[in-house]
Amino acid sequence: MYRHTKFRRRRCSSSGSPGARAGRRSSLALTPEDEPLVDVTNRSPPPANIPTALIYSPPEPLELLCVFPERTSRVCAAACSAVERAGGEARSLRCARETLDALRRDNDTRVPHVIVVDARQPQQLDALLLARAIRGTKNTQHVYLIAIVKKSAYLKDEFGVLAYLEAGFNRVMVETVNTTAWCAEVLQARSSAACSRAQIAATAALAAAADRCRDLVAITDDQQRILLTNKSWCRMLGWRLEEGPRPIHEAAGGEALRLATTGARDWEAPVTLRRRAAPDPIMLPCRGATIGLTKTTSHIVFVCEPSAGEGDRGRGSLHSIRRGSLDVRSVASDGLRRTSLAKLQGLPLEAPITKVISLLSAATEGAPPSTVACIERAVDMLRTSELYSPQMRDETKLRVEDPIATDLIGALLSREQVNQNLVYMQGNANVLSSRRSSNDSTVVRSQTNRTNIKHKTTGQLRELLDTALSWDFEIFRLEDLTRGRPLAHLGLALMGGRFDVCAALECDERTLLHWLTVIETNYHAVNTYHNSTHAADVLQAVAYFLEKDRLKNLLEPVEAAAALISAAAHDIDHPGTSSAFLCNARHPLAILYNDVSVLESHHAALTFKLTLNDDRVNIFKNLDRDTYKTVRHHVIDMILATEMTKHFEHLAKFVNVFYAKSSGSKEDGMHTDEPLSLDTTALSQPENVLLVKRMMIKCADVSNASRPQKFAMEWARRIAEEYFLQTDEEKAKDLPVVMPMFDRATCSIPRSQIGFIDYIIIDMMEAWAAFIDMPELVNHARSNNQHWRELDEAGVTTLADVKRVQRQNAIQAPPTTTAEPTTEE
Ligand SMILES: Nc1ncnc2c1ncn2[C@@H]1O[C@@H]2COP(=O)(O)O[C@H]2[C@H]1O
Repeated sequence: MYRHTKFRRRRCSSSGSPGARAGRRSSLALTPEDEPLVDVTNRSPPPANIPTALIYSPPEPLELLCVFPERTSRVCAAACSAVERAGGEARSLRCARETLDALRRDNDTRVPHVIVVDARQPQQLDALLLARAIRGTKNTQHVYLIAIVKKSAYLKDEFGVLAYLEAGFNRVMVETVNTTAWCAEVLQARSSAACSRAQIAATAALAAAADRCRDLVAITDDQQRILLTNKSWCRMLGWRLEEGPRPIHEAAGGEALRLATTGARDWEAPVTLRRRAAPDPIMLPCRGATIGLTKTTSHIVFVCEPSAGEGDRGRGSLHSIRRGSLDVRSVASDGLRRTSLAKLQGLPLEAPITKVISLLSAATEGAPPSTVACIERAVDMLRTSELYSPQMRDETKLRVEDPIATDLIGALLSREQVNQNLVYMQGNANVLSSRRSSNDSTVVRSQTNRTNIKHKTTGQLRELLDTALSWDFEIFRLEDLTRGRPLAHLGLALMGGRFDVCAALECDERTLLHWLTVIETNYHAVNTYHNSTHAADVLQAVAYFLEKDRLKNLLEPVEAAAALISAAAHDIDHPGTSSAFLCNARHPLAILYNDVSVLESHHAALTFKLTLNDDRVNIFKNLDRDTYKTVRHHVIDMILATEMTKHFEHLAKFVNVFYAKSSGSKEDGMHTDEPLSLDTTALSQPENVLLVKRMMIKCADVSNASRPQKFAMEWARRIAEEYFLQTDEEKAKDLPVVMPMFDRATCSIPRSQIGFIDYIIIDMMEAWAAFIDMPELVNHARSNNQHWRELDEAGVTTLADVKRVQRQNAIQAPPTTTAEPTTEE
C-alpha cells in the first residue's frame, strides 16, 4: 500500500488542489509555497510562478566594449559617446586577441553588458570567429553582442543575419553615426544583458541548491537530453559533473520516463537508473515535472529519492535524524509526509515486487517499442494493490448466458458482495436462526467429558476404514456407519494410524481421540453440507494428497500433521451460512472480525481455543515453544487459505511459482492451450512450500467436484440445499439476498455445478493435478461437468430432480448394505 501511494501517478493533475501542490513540492522548491498555482498552461509550473525577485536586475552603470579595427571609426565614436551620455563607460579595442585577453583578464570584475563588433571588414576582423570565441569564454553568456554591418550587405541577403545569430550575436545592426540611435540601442542592450545575467544567476543559484540536495536531480531539454545533473546524481550513478548533454534514456528508464515523454505535466512514478559502476540498475521513486514557458516543453525535471543506504551517507545518521525532526517543515503536511517517508526509507524494507518492477523496467532499455509497451502494461498491473483479485474471464458471456453461475461465482469470489448488498437492519441483532447460531463465546461447548469412545472398529467399519486412502472412499457410507460421526473415526484411522500424528506432536492417542471428538462435536450436524462429513471428506483428500510422492518427500512429519489438523478443523462451527450473510446480519462474528475473513478467522481461532482449553484435548501440549509456534502458524495459514474470496490470489501465486510460462500462454499464465511446464525448483524456498500447503487444502476443500460422479452429485445436492436454506432465511429476515438465483423454486442445480466446475475447479485442479501427478482430479471434474450438462439438457433442475436421478443411479448400481454402527459411546 505504501509503495502504491508513493508511486501514485498524478497525470494532468488539477494543479490548484492542495494535494497536487503538496505532491509537487520537493527539496528543490521551484515555486514559493505561498504563490498560487495558476492552471493556465499544460506545463508546470507556469511562467507566472517564477518569482520576479529571483530574476530581478537592479539598474547598474552601463559598460560597453567596442571592437573596431579602425582606430578612427566614426561609428565606434558615436557608440562610445552615446554610452557616456547614458552615464555609462565605454572602451574600445582593435582586434580579437586584445578583446579575448581583456575578457579573460577582467572576467570576474568588468564583464561588459554590451560588446559591439565591427563586421564590415572581414579581412581585418573575422566577427563571426570572434563572437564564437567570446561565447566560449567563461561568464559571457549574458553579454549582449551586436554586429555592425554595412547597409548594402544587410539589405542584400534577407537571411544573412542567421550566420551572425548562430555565431552568438544577439543583434545585427546597420552602421550608423547617429548618437541618439546609438543611445537607444545600448540602453536596450543593457536591459537585455542585465536581464539575462539575472536569469543566469538565478539558474546558477537553483543549480547550487540542487547540488546540495540528497535527491538525485536531472533536467533535460525537450529532446530528453540531460542538460543538468546535480552532485547526488553524479555520485550515485558515477557521472562526471561536467558531462555534456546526453540522452536521458542512457541513464534512466521506467514509468517515470514514459510519463515524462508522453506529455504528463507532473507525476510520481518509479524510475530505473543505470549506474556506471554496477551491473544492476536501481529503482527509485521519482517526482517530475514538465516545464515550458509556452505550450511546448522546454525542460523536464526529474527528482529521484535515494533509498536508505544509497546516496547521502549522512542519511540515517543521528545528526541527520535530529536535523529532520527539528525541521520546521516537518509540521506541515508535506514536510510530515517527507519526514515519515525518510524514516521508512531507513528501514531495511524492500518488497520483492519492487525488485521485479525494477528488473522489468530495466528490460525496456533498448527494447523494441512493442516489447516496451508490453512490459509497461505488465508493470502497471504489478503496481496495483489488487494484484491477485479475481477478474472473471469472459464475464459478459457468463452473466448473459448463465445468471446462476454468475451468482455463485460472484458470491464465492467477491469481497464487495457484502457492502453492495448491505441493507441496514434496525435493532435486529438476533438475525441468525437458532439452527445456526454461533459466536466465539457460545460455541465452546467442549465434549471432553465424553471420553469413553470405545473405538471398536470392527466389521464393516474397519473394512471401510481400510480403504481410507483411496480416491473413491465411501465417505457417505462412513457417515452412516458412524451415525454422523465420521470425523473422529476417520481422523483416528488416518491421523493416529497411517500418519502417526501422535509421534509428530509427541502426544498420546487418547489426546488425539479427545481432540477429534471435540472438533467433530463443534461441527453442526444440522448443516446439510458444512458438517463433520465435509470435514472428514477434506481430511481424507488431504491424506490422499500427502501420500503422493511429491508431498511425501517434501513435508516434515510435523508439517503433515499440521495439514491434517487444518483439514479436520477448517470449517469448525460453520453456521451453514456464508460470511457475507453474517456481515449482512451483523452477526457477532462479523463484528468481531470486522467483516474480514469472518468464517475462516473464526474456524482458526476456535480450533486453538478448543485445543488449548483443556489439557485432555491439547494435542500441542508437549511441543516446545518453537515447534508449537510453527505448527500454529501452518494451521492458521492453511485454514485462512480456504477463504474463497482469495481463491485466485492463491491459485495465481501457485501457478506463477511452479509453472514456467509457455510462449503461447495468456497473461495470467493459466489459460493457455499449450501445456504448462511444471518447474519445482522453487520448492527449495520455505515460502513456496507454504503455497503448496495452501493449494493442497484448497483443492481438498472443493475436491467434491473432482470425486467420482456419485459423490460429486451428493455433495452438489447438499451444498445446493444449504444455499437454498440461506436464501430462505435471508428472505424471511428481510436481509439482503447474497445469491438471489439460489432459490429452491427456480435454481438449476446442474447449471450451478457447470459454472462451479468451469470457473473454479478446472484451472485449479489442472495446476494441482500436474503438481502431484494425479490426473484423475481433472478427469473426474471433466466427466462430472459433462454429466451435469447432460442432466441440464434432460431438464433436471431442482433438488427433487437431482434426488430422482440419484435414486435411479442407485438402483442401477450394485446394492450396498448399510451396516449397523459399531462405534459405542
Ligand atoms: N460442488 C459445489 N458446488 C457449488 N459450490 C461449492 C461446491 N463445493 C464447494 N462449494 C463452495 O466452495 C466453498 C469452499 O469454501 P467453503 O467450504 O467455505 O464453502 C464452499 C462452498 O460455498
